[in-house]
Amino acid sequence: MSIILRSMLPFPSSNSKKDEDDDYNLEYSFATEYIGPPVSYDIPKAVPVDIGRIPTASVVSTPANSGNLSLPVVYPIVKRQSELFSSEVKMSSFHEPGSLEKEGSSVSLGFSDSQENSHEFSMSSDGDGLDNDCHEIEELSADEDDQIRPVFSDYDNRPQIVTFLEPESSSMVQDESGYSESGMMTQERPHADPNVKKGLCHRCLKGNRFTMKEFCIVCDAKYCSKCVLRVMGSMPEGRKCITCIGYPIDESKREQLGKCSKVLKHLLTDFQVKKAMLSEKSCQVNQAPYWLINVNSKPLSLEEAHQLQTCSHPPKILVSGSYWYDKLSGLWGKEGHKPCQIITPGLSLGGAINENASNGNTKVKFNNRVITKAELYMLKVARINHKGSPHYWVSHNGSYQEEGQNQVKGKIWEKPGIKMACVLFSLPMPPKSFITSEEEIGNNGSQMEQKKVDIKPLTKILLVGQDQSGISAIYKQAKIRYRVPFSEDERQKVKSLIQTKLYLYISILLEGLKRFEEDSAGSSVENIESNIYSLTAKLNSFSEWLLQIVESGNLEVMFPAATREYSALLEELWKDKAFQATYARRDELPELPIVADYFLPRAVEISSETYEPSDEDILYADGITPSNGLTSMEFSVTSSLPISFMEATEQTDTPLQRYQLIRVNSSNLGHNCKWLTMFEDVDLVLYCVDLTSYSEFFHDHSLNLKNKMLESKNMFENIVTHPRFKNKAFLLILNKFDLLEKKIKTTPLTQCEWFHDFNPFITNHTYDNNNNINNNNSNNNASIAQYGFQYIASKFKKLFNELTGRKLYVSPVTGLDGDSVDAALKYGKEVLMWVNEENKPKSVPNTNEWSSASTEITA
Ligand SMILES: Nc1nc2c(ncn2[C@@H]2O[C@H](COP(=O)(O)OP(=O)(O)OP(=O)(O)O)[C@@H](O)[C@H]2O)c(=O)[nH]1
Ligand SMILES: [Mg+2]
Repeated sequence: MSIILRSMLPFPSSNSKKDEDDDYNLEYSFATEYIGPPVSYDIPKAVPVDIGRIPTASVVSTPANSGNLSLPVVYPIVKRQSELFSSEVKMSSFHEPGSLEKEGSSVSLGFSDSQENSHEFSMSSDGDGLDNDCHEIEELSADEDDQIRPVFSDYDNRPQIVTFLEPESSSMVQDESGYSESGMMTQERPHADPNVKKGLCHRCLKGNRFTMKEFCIVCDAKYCSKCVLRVMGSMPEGRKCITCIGYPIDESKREQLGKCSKVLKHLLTDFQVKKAMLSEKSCQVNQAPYWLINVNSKPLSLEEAHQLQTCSHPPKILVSGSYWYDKLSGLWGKEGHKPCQIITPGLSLGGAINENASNGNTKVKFNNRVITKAELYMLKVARINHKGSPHYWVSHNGSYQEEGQNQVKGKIWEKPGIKMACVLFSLPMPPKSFITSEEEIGNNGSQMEQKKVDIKPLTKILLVGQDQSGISAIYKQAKIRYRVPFSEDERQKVKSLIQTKLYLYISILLEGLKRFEEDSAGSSVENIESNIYSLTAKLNSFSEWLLQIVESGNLEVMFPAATREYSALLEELWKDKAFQATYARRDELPELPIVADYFLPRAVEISSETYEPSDEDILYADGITPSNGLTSMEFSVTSSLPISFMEATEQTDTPLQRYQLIRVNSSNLGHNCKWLTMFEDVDLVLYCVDLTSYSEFFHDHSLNLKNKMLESKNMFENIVTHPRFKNKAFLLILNKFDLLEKKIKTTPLTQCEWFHDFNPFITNHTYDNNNNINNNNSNNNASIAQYGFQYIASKFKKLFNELTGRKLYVSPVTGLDGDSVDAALKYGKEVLMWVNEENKPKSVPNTNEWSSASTEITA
């Protein structure tokens, strides 16, 4: 059983006349029209609204007019706020039948302004009365239902993950030929109605061929300026009819991704255009089918495709086909053609470059590739010797040297006339940052070292843990520490994340405010108007509306897209006395995460359109992308790890080692970590556990209360016993040590049943009847946290030993502290060495504080 959903949200109001539609202020008329099936998103969309017309929202459950209609994918998910912190719960919630309302009922979510106009969009099983303000649901056959099982990875404003679909799932991106990886899906992308006469708008059927139109990048339907926003809604995947969301694009339009027509520029603000175009280019479903992209004759894996698209200088155009990639210089081109771009060098993709990759016949070679005529002309202009069939080793900054000669001859890109030559022969120039980079080549002919970097296999490190364990913090810390810059795309994503979370924190405070207001009204004889927790009517409406958005699970649909609309209001709220009084009592709101304290004081700045997150903001942000998908980065000791590290771990004549750190959230691994096989080639697993999770609980899908530490233990067991991970090197990272130091004072480890026998025999610490520690000597807090750490570590070590017969290495970490993360990664490298030598090293080098603390623990 499944549904068709039609909606026009939420403007114009149900009271407005039909013929007023087109006069409606288009800036806010992100109306959506959604007819029919297989899209991954299913909750009603909220829209930015005019600040002058503060909406109130309500979720109304009404009895269905016709029963027997199951709505497994359309209900707004009502969640506890604490669950909103868990994207794992969030993502699965969309699919859990258990989280849905009963059959045969309907839900509507609407706004009303000034009591006069009510803007309501509803979902009901009643198909009657379809108008611009409501969704209509129709029934489809059971067969169709199978086709529309939702894919929840591809909707930009909603939680996304790297999609690891069930083999039986039919919803999977498909290429134009109908082929799909693993034969996982058989859906066709929609096509525009061929019967619509050329020149007409596909919605209103008006206009002629001179009417300016915008097209859908999936079905190629064309829409006039009056219809385009109504059909495309808030464009979470760029210019797609709502019905085409979730589908791969028409490949012939790939080059037009991110380049919109004047129509949209006229209708939307610059900010909105930028956002829609960014989504269009970056959302996952619009990416070229990676398995159809060959680099140096090898098809890309998911991981490689991700790496390629998220590196600092990715290919501008990436469509399915064959490419060559010179890892040393970063030169990139289509198979059989001259180079078209210089991308980030050193990415570990594809095989070794082919001599004939660019089909050159000049006898001159760059990094093993015979260059093309155009490049030869470029050499001539640059007065670089091209006679005698030289073979040059060229680095990304243009330093070149002849094979067999340990002497850098100069830098190609700094030669006089080179720019003109490149323009003339349509050859790429490297980004400025490459030219000025002094990283590898230069002084002592270390070109060969660069070659070694390229040749030495990549050491892959998998960083994995339950949500909130801190894997993102560690990943980001490593980026900062090893000077791998955040790309513009990453910054934008984290900015979205921070702004969205800000509204979540605000909503938690508003909920607290309501409670304080009630308490205050109850305990006082004064009337409610003099209650210090009372907001003005306007702010109150905003508060009600925001709380509803959060409760219905639509926060990420609404924000950060709507941040601009509400920033003025947020500023007003922030300055409001009642709100400030609540903020002063934030310690009484346990739902408010600790990190909120970092962001809330700058609420006004963060909510503004011009806000740009600093590296520190990025580090503190909860997560790294709104999608919570897989992220990876590469670094090599050449430019990253401190010299002391190199001295401690590298023989001077050992080739330099490159590392890839892959961060994967538990929810990306699927039930029982079944997608772990995707990472079977990793060398080291860093399993991250939140040390403070021992006293934290959550409701699982069956609403059972579960302890987070035990959940982490379960996942650990799944990973270490996975057949393909049997002999892997493991390092357990016990994170948030700083928070443990504070928490253990008041909350004993015994709150977790696994730690029932924790008994810190430190004489001046005893637990009282309420299980609180009687702390007679505050100087010992650190040591009791140490003891707690050692105890937890030994529990995991024992477990690991029982399960695998091997020894587990453990390191305490404070994710927000760079030195601590650095030390843990160093230790990881040592672990790798020992495990590679033999599974149980006889003696353990004691190179740093953390590792010595760790290795002393006995199982
Ligand atoms: N005080 C403190 N906070 C931490 C530490 N590590 C992480 N955090 C915070 O804990 C929260 C969750 O951390 P994340 O890095 O997002 O953890 P995660 O949920 O495992 O990562 P994702 O799965 O990518 O979301 C963030 O607000 C971090 O700032 C730590 O060692 N100390
Ligand atoms: Mg998280």
